[in-house]
Amino acid sequence: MKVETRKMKKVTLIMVPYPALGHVTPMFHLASSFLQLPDCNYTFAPVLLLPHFLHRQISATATNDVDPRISLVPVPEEDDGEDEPPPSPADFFAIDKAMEQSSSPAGQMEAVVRDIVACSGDGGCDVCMVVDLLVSSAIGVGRRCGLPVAGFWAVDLLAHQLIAAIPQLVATGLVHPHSGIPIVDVLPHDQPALSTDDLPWLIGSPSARSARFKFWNKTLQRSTTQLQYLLVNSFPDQNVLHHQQKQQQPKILQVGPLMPKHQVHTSNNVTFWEQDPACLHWLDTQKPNSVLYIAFGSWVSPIGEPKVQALATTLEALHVPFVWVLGPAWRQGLPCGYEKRLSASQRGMVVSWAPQMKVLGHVAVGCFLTHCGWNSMVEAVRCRKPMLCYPIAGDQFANCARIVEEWRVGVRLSGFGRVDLEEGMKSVLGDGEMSGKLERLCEVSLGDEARVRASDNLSAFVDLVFN
Ligand SMILES: O=c1ccn([C@@H]2O[C@H](COP(=O)(O)OP(=O)(O)O[C@H]3O[C@H](CO)[C@@H](O)[C@H](O)[C@H]3O)[C@@H](O)[C@H]2O)c(=O)[nH]1
Repeated sequence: MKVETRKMKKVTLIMVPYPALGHVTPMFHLASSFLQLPDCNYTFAPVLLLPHFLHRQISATATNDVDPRISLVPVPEEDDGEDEPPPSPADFFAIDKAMEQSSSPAGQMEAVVRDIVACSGDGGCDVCMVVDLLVSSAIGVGRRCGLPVAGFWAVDLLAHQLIAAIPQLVATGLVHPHSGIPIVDVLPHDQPALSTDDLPWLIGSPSARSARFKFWNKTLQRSTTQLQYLLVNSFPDQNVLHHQQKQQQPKILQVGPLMPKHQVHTSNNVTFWEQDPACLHWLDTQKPNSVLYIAFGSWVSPIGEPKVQALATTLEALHVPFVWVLGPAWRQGLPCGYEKRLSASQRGMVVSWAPQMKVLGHVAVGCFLTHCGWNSMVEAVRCRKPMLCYPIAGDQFANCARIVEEWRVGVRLSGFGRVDLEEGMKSVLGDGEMSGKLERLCEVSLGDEARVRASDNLSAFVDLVFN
């Protein structure tokens, strides 16, 4: 009998995530999805390009458990060679500036990409770049190196729709053409209903808002003129087709929600900071469904001392068992002696950084007070935990609308007073239907059928690019 051997073609995938945890995580998951494509004629070698400061940080974090098939390659910083490494860029605009510099023709990224291409060429490999849209300047690096480049949208398609609608919002007079400031209150979007306050560039002072609006205009311009394909980390959504007809370029391929099938029990998640496992032991001592888990992600600015103080006081007054992720910059709002009292009463835990997936997957956790970052909400759905939503910035308002109005698996809090929290917890824990909705949502979005659909879309992308 003749045994047919399939000739596998090698593909190096140069992936450029935006250097923030909420973006690096889904890029890792995307790399894993490529590695797991079934019946594929290609073997993939994903290479994640990380600014040096981030590469250093990830390498130094002991709890990281990176798939050895995924390489992490540092891109040197402009000032490398000095004795002291330059400080990490501190905010959105500083990161944007650093990434623009790094991927400009005079920057360091192009040399790194050319090196990888040269090494791959020796092995007869194809090379393709996948670039997070928030680092749209890196598209130019790929083009200058003659590589096919695809975009990656790390969050919900809905947030992309809001950005892609900018020209239309301006043309119809709904937002100011230069600042992006809304001129009306309601957006022509009904599923879910959104207000102009939900627009993702409305963060911070008026000048920060118009700078972000400018950032999105630049991103949109590059993506519509330079990209053929955009891989989107979204839930299955009927709106895609409708959206697709209106916006031909780039072609949208939905490949999410990206999350390994067995993530709850493995630590296959990359983290930038050491996770504190003590909260898991404490959770083991708590009753099922009794604990409130509170975390506001990795990237939003502190909500301010009065709000931290209000939440801390309410939690103490309500005697709710809780795990609260609170970094050093947020702790200043804690009332005097709070942590000491907490440790004496054993009623809750404040930790600097938690193993979030394991916490959410714990049977003692009843609900999740979240800022509605995209990764956090996908993880909550994966662990079937209802949400108390407190969106703070960017896409979080649109994400919150999805959770509260469309999926109905959470409620929005307007503050952290006693009534807000008591009513909120009663609504999500006392709603007999919410657990059924979460179960269905999890099955529809992360079950086998959804995974097959996402993987088919990824295969279609591979065929379009390499055949
Ligand atoms: O103690 C913690 C707290 C969080 N996490 C993880 O950190 C990630 C947080 O991601 P996300 O929920 O998306 O929040 P941010 O880090 O704030 O993400 C930014 O990036 C996201 C993706 O673009 C956006 O949706 C958010 O609005 C934006 O704030 C998740 O994977 C969590 O599991 C931990 O592991 N331990």
